[in-house]
Amino acid sequence: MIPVEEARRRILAGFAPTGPETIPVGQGRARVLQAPLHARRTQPPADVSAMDGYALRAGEATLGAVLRVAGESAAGHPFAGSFGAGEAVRISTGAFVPEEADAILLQEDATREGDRITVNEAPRPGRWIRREGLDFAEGQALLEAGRRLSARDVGLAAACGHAWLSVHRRPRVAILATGDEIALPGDPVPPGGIVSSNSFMLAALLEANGAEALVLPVAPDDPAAILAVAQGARGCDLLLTTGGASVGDHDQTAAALGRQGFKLDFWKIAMRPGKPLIFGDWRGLPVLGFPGNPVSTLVCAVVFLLPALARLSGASAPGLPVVSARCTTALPENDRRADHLRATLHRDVGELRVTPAPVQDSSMLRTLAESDALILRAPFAPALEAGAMVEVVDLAGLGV
Ligand SMILES: Nc1nc2c(c(=O)[nH]1)N[C@H]1C(S)=C(S)[C@@H](COP(=O)(O)OP(=O)(O)OC[C@H]3O[C@@H](n4cnc5c(N)ncnc54)[C@H](O)[C@@H]3O)O[C@H]1N2
Ligand code: MOO
Repeated sequence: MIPVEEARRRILAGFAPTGPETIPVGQGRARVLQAPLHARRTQPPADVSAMDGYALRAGEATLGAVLRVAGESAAGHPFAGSFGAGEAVRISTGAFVPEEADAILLQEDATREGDRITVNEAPRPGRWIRREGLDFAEGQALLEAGRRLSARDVGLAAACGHAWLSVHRRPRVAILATGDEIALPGDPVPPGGIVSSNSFMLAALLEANGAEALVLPVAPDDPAAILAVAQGARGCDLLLTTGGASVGDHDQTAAALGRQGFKLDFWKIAMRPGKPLIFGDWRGLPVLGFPGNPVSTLVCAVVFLLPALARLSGASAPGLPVVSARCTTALPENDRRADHLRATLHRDVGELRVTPAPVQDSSMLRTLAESDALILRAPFAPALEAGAMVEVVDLAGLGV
């Protein structure tokens, strides 16, 4: 059994970012930038008004002063002429400030009669003017390569003149569930059988993390059948298998792929759940073989698949979001496997508290669905009394 950290390192070493593709900016959310994004324009492109009112010279706009309105500057329609002493220009929000003006008088602070305005509150020089380039200037680097774009980033990319974005291609991941007992939801379940929750839990996790999931047909416990179905993963960036990872007579995923050049990197990690995880290379296609137990699959996906996906996606800084929380129950001493206890998080008087589920069996999907955290227990961690601080992975924050 190898330690979790070593397994993660070896898995990450097996992946490189996908190549670039060009997409319309409107489809950019959650995609990962392949190259830094530079501003193609300056915003605002000139000094503009932040308010509706009158552009004028602050020096002339003393309390009670009367100015003549010499014209108008509207958004998209700048004032074409020039204005002289004792004059002002009607201006709208976002419109260019005429050269002669150095302040905006708010419409609410003026009384207008015909083409005259009376100043009811003297503006300071520079008041309500957004300077040219306040937001960004042409050529500035605004978003770094490797950034997963938020809706706000998409807005910025569009604002700075990009109709198209160069992003990493979404990773394509095939999912192969194995086992004579496995049926797809809705299909007849064989005697003693079980429905493949793993395929759909993994597909959902992949979709939530920017990847495309391809759910392959279920393969029975037969090497030739496993091989045949696995061919469907060709062209993908990763093959995930579930089941058949352990030591039973029918656990034959690695052996089946081995008939066609599967090279095992490692098998078995000092973790619970998820011990019999397989990692290797099947003729250029990385393979992660998850244990059949659904909770084992989910925990392996959080600990290993998410970082691998980040690497594949070209995203920067893969890593588990770990927070500290106060554990409401006592915890026993841990053995040599790093443990991941399913637990619920809650806030109590501003403090994060976590409560482990009373039964930690790796087949229990209901407990898993009700849990929103994993308590991390290092190998040989000492027993803890109730109220001790523990490290916790926030599952809801990971979109899983
Ligand atoms: N003698 C030993 N037995 C086992 C060991 C061991 O070290 N020595 N390891 C145990 C651990 S830990 C795990 S985890 C499991 C994993 O075994 P496999 O990966 O070989 O999984 P299966 O035997 O195929 O299935 C286990 C369990 O999960 C159900 N399953 C399988 N696929 C799915 C699916 N797609 N969706 C939902 N549920 C699935 C399957 O029906 C079994 O109930 O091995 C222990 N045994
Ligand atoms: O490692 Mo198994 O995943 O303990 O149930």
